[in-house]
Amino acid sequence: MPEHIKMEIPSQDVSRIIGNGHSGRKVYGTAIRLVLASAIAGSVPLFTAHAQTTVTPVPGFPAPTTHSQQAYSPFDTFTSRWTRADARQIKARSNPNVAVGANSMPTSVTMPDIPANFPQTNPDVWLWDTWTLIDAHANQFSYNGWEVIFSLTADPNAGYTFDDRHVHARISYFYRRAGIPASARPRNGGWIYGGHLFPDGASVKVFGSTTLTNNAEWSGSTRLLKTDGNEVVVFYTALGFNRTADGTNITPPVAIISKANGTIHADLNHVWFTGFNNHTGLLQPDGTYYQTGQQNEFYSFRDPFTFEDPQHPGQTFMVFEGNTAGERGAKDCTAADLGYQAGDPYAEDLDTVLNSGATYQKANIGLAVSTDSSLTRWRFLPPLISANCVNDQTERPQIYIKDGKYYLFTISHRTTFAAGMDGPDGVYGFVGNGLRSDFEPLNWGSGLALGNPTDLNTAAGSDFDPDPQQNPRAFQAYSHYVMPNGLVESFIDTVEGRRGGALAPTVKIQISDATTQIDLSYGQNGLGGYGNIPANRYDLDFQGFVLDLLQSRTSSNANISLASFVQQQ
Ligand SMILES: OC[C@H]1O[C@@](CO)(OC[C@@]2(O[C@H]3O[C@H](CO)[C@@H](O)[C@H](O)[C@H]3O)O[C@H](CO)[C@@H](O)[C@@H]2O)[C@@H](O)[C@@H]1O
Repeated sequence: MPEHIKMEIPSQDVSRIIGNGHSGRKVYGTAIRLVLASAIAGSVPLFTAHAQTTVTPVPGFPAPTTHSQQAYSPFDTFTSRWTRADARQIKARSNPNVAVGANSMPTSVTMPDIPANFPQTNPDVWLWDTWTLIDAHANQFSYNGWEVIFSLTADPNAGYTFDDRHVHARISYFYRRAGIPASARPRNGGWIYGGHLFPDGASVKVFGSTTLTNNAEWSGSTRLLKTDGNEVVVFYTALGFNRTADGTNITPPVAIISKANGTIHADLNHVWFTGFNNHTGLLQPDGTYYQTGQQNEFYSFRDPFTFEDPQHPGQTFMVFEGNTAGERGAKDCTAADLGYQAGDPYAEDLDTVLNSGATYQKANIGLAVSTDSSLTRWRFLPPLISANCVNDQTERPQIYIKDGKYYLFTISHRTTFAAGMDGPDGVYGFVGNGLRSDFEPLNWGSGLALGNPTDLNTAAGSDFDPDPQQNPRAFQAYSHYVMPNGLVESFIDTVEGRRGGALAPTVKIQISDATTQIDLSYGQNGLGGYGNIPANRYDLDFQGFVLDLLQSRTSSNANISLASFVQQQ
């Protein structure tokens, strides 16, 4: 059983569990159902196990905020906070005495150096945000013996720059034979480019009759609707750009969380998709919980990730990137957003923070619940986490369940931290006892799970760009996605000035309670294969496929032994 779906219940909690079961034909682990009717309304904790890890403050820095990890009903109004006191633990734990330009971050949360001679995944496309074919519990499925991934892609030969690729992004898919050890793959991971996922002109239909000069497809997730079937649904962000009335300027983008249904097909030689002709807009921000484009032209609203919560069987939830609703820059961060403990000598003064410019950075991680079986209608719920006056972007959020704990991972940038805050580009994580919890930021209460190697001992503000000469890997990788067994994939952005657009080496983190630690015994000094993104569940036809493959001898991979396939199951 993959560790990320294994649900183990500490003995002291067992008496509180009044139902459990298995979902479907395959056993996904002990699905826990907590039914406490009184907890449905109001901010009532569901249970109180696992109090916060004790963190000893670093001299010269504040203590992190106390977060109990308590679970609340997903329908509750409680929103956890990633506070300034929490985020300041990143600098507190970085070494201020190393020379400028050297890596000052703790090794346990630092991605090892990616070599500058990295291979391109495919010379004909830039690829960045990447996700896998998953079921409702984030298991990664192979299909008819193929592993399949989805990436944002752009054309390197179209005349625009690498940094302009976002407004040209299309979702594409790649595939490769399942079950081959990383050591037997080509250096670039061996992913075969399948082309754009959606037919040309299909995703723009989400915008109806609106006149658009440009549209793009931004991140999301792809669900195999039934693990023994071939229907898939893609949740993604449709992005549209309009010209202003005088026809000259492009107005801020309009983002609509959308979906499209299609069908996956495969034979011995390739994988392809049909469908995806009908695209349905699902959600636009409400201005109450989630900031709208009218409230802030630089709003974030994107990156849907859907899942079923074992504690609430039959319900499908979605986490996504949002911003706290309200007018841009409103000076309304509170003492709770700062999160200092009473009398902390290193606490900041609220008025000083409110006047520092930090109020322009107010990310949140949103939650919605589907209200119909076709996953077409959705209702907003209050955000799971806010980062008011801390950071402006909590991107590509995902829920990851391990050992009964709920981990909320999200990616963020150094440049989107608020004034007075600093941290690397990378993946940040929070742990609680349920989908909605008083989430404790991982690793010394900081939230940093895995960041790019960089120095944090130079003066930094929200507009600080580390010097590429001194910090050649500060932007080496981004868009990390945590996979089963703690494997983390990402894409290469810039290494020693060389731009990427390629899959990064996969790394592995050990996740335990409120701590993560990079596994330096994985791969070579912690770096696994480029784009090593394995399935952890093999489809029902897998065995038949292997036998066909071995017997047919038509494939270039026909020399793969059955043992090497079976070993991976
Ligand atoms: O392409 C849009 C999708 O990418 C995401 C996450 O990677 O948003 C990234 C973002 O751009 C920043 O990240 C880039 C690395 O991918 C970096 O090269 C760039 O300098 C950054 O601005 O894209 C938008 C538009 O630029 C920006 O607001 C984000 O931070 C994901 O959230 C999108 O779906």
